Amino acid sequence: MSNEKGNRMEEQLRVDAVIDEINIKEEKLSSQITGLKENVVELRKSFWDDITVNIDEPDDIIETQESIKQQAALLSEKERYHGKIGEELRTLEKLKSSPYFGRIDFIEDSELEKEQIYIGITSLMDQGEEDFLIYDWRAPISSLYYDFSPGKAHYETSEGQINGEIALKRQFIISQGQIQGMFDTGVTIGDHLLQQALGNNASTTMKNIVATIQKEQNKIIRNEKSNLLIVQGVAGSGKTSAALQRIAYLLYRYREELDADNVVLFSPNPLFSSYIANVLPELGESNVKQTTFLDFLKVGIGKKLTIESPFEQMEYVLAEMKDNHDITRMKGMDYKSGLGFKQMINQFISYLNDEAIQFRNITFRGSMLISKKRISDYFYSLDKEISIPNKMELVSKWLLQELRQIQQLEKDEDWVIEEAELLDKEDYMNAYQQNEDQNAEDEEEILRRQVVKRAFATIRRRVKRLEFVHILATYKKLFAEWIPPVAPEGWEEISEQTATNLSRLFLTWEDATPYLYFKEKLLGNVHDRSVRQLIIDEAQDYSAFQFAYIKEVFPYTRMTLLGDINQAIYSHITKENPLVPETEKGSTERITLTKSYRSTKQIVEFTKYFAPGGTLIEPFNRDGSKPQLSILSEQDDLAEKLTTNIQEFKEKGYETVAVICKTLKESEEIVHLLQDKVSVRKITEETYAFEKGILVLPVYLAKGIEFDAVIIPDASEEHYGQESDRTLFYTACTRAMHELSILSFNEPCRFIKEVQKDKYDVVE
Ligand SMILES: Nc1ncnc2c1ncn2[C@@H]1O[C@H](COP(=O)(O)OP(=O)(O)OP(=O)(O)O)[C@@H](O)[C@H]1O
Repeated sequence: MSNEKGNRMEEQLRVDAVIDEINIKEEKLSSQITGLKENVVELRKSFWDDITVNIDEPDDIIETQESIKQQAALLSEKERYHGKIGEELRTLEKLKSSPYFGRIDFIEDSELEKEQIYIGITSLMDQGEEDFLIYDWRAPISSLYYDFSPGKAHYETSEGQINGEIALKRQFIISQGQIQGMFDTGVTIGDHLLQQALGNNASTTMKNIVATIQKEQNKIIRNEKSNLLIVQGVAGSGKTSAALQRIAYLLYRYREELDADNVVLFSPNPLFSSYIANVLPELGESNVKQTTFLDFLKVGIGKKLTIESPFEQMEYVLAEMKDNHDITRMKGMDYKSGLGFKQMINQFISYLNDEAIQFRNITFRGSMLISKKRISDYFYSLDKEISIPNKMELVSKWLLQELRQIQQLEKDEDWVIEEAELLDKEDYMNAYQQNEDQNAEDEEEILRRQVVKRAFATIRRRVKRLEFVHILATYKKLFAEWIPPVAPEGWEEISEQTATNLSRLFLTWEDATPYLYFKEKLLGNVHDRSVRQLIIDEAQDYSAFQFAYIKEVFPYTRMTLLGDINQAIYSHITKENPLVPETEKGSTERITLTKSYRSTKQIVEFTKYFAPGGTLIEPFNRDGSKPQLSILSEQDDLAEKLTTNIQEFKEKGYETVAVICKTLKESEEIVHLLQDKVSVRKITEETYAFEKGILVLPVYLAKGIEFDAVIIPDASEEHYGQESDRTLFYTACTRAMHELSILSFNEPCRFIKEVQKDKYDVVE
């Protein structure tokens, strides 16, 4: 028997032995869970049996409450334990199919024995709880697997660095308990496995990459030191993958103190959120809180104002670049995305500390209770040294007191007497009871007080929410009466336009963050203080203002920013983006990824010619066909060409084919053109789930996602004729994993002309 065969048999025996252990463990847990389930059901049924309800005396009430609390705590503890075992069982089920993917033999310096370390998605101990049969990929020792080839190696532990030598590094493909492939690897984690992983069809949900994490990606995943970690990675370099495995790593590494609830992920669009939703559960972790920045802002701004989405802004900008008639909006967009505008708002706020904050009258049943003038006088009588939000709190307290006095007087009004008569039986009973207890007032009086209290409840609630401050009217003054000490060119027009939008209760995307920033400077912010880790994907799409705001909102939160300046499609607002090295300040770590894994070598070699930043881009060595450029003439039928193209891709076995357009308008036209010929799915801002098939979408909604084949339906100079279209065109082309087909009516765009001719095939 050859050595290789012998090794494989030996390894299979070990896999079998580990699966036996898993079975035993599974049985034990299953019997525990059955017992526990019965227990929980029983406890739920008999919940009230063990509680003595006695509400005769105040002491008895307290005792009853305590007893209910204890019983509920017991139940929820059991339920939690039940859930935990359920999760463990699910993980064991996964392990049974593929217990591990890697092995290293490590000899620690000063030790004689070689240790065999098998690495999988989670750890498993033998029955005696003495030895690890499988090490979690996130354990300190597992980093050897990702960082070193056979030879001298080391890893970090809490006790310091451990040095030694790797004698063997082996990879496995195991499925349904059988070794399908096994490779001893050298420098990088095998091409074999990566080739296999990347050569498959695109899936509608992202997969985890734990078996093939590359050394430079591992640096991102295991980074613990930096408060701000910035990752600049070329298209398809695994930024999103690294971000998700990093979350899994952090949840493991800090499991005592970090919970999935303490981690927030800002993603570029709802489709992307569903695309990545499976990775963490696949790794046995709960999903973290995910939101788009737009949704995050909506919560703070409230429903009264309509907020333009970044996508709507994008559509506007693209149309604008063609017609070029609204220079004011473009100038405003540019100015409001920078830190200069933030400074202007700060100056305006200092001014507001002396005068001009707008308040609302507090009225009730059509008559004035407290005038805005009185509120303003009270506010401006307070010490200037106290911060504005603190003063607002003081005003709120004062108003509540005033309201209490008004309530007292209100109870003798006619309407109260009338409404008191209409109260229901229960209210009468309560009033009677209170009267008995207090023996002070008559029932009538109590009922009237109750009527007034209820009627005032809404006002009190609104006062507590500081709704007496008219934020919008105050913000409008920034663009109307107030004269800023320093203003950009064209400020007068910008102000006028902004004021008009605000009067229509409309916030453009460039105004949304500044408005919320302003609001919180006046009222204080109530953001979730428990967020310990914030991950921002596609960070190149955030403006300097937006990023500065995020940093203020989460002052103690560690952040990971991942992005690609080459894909900065919002370049009209993102010039001072945090991914650009010059804007970086403070203690920040920066990691650059230059290798692209998504697309075939041929596609990367093509797209790298027009990559906007001129960054170094290395393709992963996976072969495919060259991109295809079809030049169409006016006589050609676009619908027919597209259908043939789609058909060809389908015949090749590709399941996700994306027709990527520049704008939503273009994608609507394409859908219209194709709908009678092939079944297509139009993707919009509101699409929340990603399914296989023929998808038609604008490029900004394709961000972060990948498809087997991509078709660009119109890459003509007429359509992509501006330098500012470069990032859009690059982003669209780099979504392709296996095939890229570009159609152009007549002259192709300038970006294609930059590519060396032998890097693509031309079909006339
Ligand atoms: N180490 C790896 N092992 C296996 N697959 C990988 C690895 N790194 C990246 N990939 C694959 O490459 C593709 C691109 O990864 P990902 O989407 O994370 O890149 P990205 O840098 O976020 O891309 P983009 O910025 O273009 O959206 C995915 O299919 C991912 O699974």
